[in-house]
Amino acid sequence: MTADSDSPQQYPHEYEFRTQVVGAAVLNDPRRPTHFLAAQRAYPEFLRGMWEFPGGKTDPEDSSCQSALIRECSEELDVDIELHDEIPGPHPQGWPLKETAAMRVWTASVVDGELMLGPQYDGSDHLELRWIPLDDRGDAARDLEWIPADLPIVDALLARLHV
Ligand SMILES: Nc1nc2c([nH]c(=O)n2[C@H]2C[C@H](O)[C@@H](COP(=O)(O)OP(=O)(O)OP(=O)(O)O)O2)c(=O)[nH]1
Repeated sequence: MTADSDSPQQYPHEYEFRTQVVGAAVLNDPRRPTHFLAAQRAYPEFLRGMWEFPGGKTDPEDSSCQSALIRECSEELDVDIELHDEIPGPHPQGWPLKETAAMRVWTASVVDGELMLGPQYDGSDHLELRWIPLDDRGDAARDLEWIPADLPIVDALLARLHV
């Protein structure tokens, strides 16, 4: 089966994506969010410079997608997060990214630790972490060069946050 990021609905529910990815829409304040966190990928080369939700692939040792996401954020961002609501995608495995991978996404907030924003970030996964304002029409979010498969997720996040 082939599909591009503009037509995720063409994957039937029984289709199985081999790779399960998880991502966090980290909010600055879960009750009255004004910003969410975007991360700029450092690798692989074809994704370098594009923006994404922090997260990664689930491991067989993860007991759930949720615990995988908490683990990934601890490894990548060096903070503890708690998860809030899932942003449901069109498939049980979440949002199709490509033929072999789909991503489940949750809103989240930092409960322990300090995010290293901007040039202070010294991890290897990202070039930069940035708080993106949830401004009137979501322009600041939509203006970033997202990984193309993330665009419907950004729209769903903005709609959920009434932006
Ligand atoms: N984390 C993340 N990955 C995304 C997003 N959108 C998207 O297409 N992807 C893709 C990029 C990668 O092919 C895959 C996730 O891989 P990753 O490299 O972040 O996962 P990981 O940290 O577990 O990676 P590794 O151990 O294999 O290096 O999903 C997104 O918003 N966040």
